[in-house]
Amino acid sequence: MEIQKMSETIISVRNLNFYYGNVHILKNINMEIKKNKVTALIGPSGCGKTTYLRCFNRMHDLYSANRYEGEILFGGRNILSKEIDTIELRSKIGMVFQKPTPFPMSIFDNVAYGLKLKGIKNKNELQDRVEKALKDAALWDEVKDRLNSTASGMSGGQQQRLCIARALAVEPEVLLFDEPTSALDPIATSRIEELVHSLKEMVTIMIVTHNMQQAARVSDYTAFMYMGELIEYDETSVIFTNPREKMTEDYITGRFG
Ligand SMILES: Nc1ncnc2c1ncn2[C@@H]1O[C@H](COP(=O)(O)OP(=O)(O)OP(=O)(O)O)[C@@H](O)[C@H]1O
Repeated sequence: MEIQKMSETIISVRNLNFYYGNVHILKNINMEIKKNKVTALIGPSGCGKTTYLRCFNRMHDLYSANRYEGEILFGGRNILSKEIDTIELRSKIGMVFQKPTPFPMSIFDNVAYGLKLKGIKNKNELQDRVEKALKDAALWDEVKDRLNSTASGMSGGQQQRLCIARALAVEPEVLLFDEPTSALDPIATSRIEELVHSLKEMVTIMIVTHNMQQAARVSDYTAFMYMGELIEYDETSVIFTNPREKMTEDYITGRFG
């Protein structure tokens, strides 16, 4: 798993294991996530991609039977440690889900939500930060005249970009995308892909995708997982043209299983 040392590491995963109750799902994963790059997680259904992604902002904490072992080092701390404030962690490592999940409130309030939670009350500051997040999410021009309309009236693609704006508003360092385009049509999908590409100047991105072409188009690095193990991790161009492991090649070329 030696990956180019040229780019700076933002997160180091060390001997990560994860269990749903007694079921051992993630098996001894070691990985260096590179800063301001897009890393794609690929692998057959059930291999643990979503489970892995959810470790990075402690989404599994919602169920007490779930258990992590090992370390995920970020900003000099192990984010799996009990002392970590998960609310603060989730503002630094945000998440965008498979299906758009706008809150039942106005477009403006959706984006302002996390900012208000952080204690920002000043109207002008809220206004500025909501506008910036909507611009960063390539949505501003479409919604600037209807910020007080309800978010449920937007198209699926717009709703997903709104969720991205909501995540961006609190200025995260990392964004986790779990199959963000699986519920979208091809046009909305390509807008999200362009957005992911442009956002990496601002944030580090990890993206789970089933779509091989999407992984090849949007990512700098690709990790191939199988049955909870990290089989191969390298630059996307290497994974797709010259993988070291036969299993990776079989998966990429569609010969798997
Ligand atoms: N809450 C849960 N409790 C117990 N087992 C779970 C839970 N969620 C997922 N699993 C199991 O963990 C394994 C990994 O699932 P996960 O959803 O992480 O895989 P995935 O690679 O993201 O799959 P897909 O591509 O189909 O979304 C699967 O065997 C799944 O059945």
